[in-house]
Amino acid sequence: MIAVHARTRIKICGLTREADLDAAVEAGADAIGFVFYPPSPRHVGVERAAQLASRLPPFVTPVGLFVNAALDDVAAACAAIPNLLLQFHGDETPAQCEQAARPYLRAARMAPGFDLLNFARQYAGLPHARAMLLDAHVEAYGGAGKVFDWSLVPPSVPCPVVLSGGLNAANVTDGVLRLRPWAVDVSSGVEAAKGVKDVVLMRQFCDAVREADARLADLDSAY
Ligand SMILES: O=C(O)c1ccccc1N[C@@H]1O[C@H](COP(=O)(O)O)[C@@H](O)[C@H]1O
Repeated sequence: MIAVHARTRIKICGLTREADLDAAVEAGADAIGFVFYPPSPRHVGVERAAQLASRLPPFVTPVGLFVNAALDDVAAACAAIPNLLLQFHGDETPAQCEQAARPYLRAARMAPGFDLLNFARQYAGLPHARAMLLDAHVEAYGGAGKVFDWSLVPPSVPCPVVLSGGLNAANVTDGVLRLRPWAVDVSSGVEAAKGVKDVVLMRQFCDAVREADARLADLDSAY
């Protein structure tokens, strides 16, 4: 039996300001990302992220993004934000991702020749791996607003997929219809400036995801 499509989860990443966080939640975000990567223009310190995360209502998940961070830094963020979901976006090995003993999303940097299935296989069965987050391969590791070639995604990936990389209100409906990811993740596409979110763009983005969900539910229930 084919399950009827329910809804695609939405993560909005790179929040640095209270008003943006409140607006993201109001727009319909299921998860809010804090960038703990100092070179990023969206970087926030642990104390600041904890202040912001304390505003989140129940059932909205704070996510901590790390790029090749020391275990102590990851542990400090986990201690300050107890329900933090981790996102490893650098060159971490599976063993390093497991070290914090907390659930995590693993970023896969998509480019021609990258073997996603082989990469995902290294995380299969690991106790804390929760999803593959597919992003475009860029020098800066991420947050560059670059779309990757979605045809690089194999027809079935054996774990939940989070689609990211250059998403915005104009292309996310297509992405959801094509790849049926568990969730989508956006940063640049809903920004007025780096680290400053735009309320209207966040609303339009979430509405575009809901539009895709409605179309998938129609398709599925037609069978
Ligand atoms: O947001 C950043 O500054 C960032 C820095 C380093 C690694 C990842 C980063 N963000 C993540 O990148 C993807 C794609 O973002 P965008 O929508 O293309 O801007 C997303 O998963 C962010 O969480």
